Amino acid sequence: MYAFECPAKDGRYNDVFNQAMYNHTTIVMQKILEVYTGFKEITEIIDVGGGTGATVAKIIAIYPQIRGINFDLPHVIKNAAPLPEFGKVVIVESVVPEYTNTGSSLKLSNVMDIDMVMIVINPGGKDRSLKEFEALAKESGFATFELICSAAVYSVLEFQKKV
Ligand SMILES: C[S@@+](CC[C@H](N)C(=O)[O-])C[C@H]1O[C@@H](n2cnc3c(N)ncnc32)[C@H](O)[C@@H]1O
Repeated sequence: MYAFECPAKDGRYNDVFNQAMYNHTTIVMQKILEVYTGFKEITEIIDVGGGTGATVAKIIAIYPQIRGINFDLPHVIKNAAPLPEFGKVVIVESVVPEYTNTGSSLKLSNVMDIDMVMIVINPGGKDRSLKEFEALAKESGFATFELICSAAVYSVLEFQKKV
């Protein structure tokens, strides 16, 4: 079973999992926002896999010009805002599905840490190198891809549709 389907079947687990994600993300985002300034010029964000909204909340607390939209599965988001029609920045956290099986190189330890968790808890989980993330970006129609900075065990990767 896909790991993120489990909370949908057990309300208590859903509550514990979502709270754990919220707490973890609150700590990590605090660190990321100390070093990453890429939200300065942004007016709208969509957080895909945003859980109960910790990431959006931390960002708009610092950048109040941003209209934040939190997107997740129904059992997580059932009491949240309606789905977005469009957005300028999409944050994807630990939910990128596996669909290729290319070789790996240029591994970043912080990307690997997160990937290792995803490999363990998800059938088809995959360790991705920076080059594979870049290929994923290009195949998905993004014009640019860049590793901006790292904080805690996370990296900020920017994907842009237009230069
Ligand atoms: C590792 S958790 C991160 C939670 C969130 N970032 C937070 O801070 O609370 C991954 C999240 O992705 C969501 N997710 C997984 N697959 C998804 C999908 N296909 N569409 C939307 N959300 C998804 C899960 O429900 C879960 O809330």
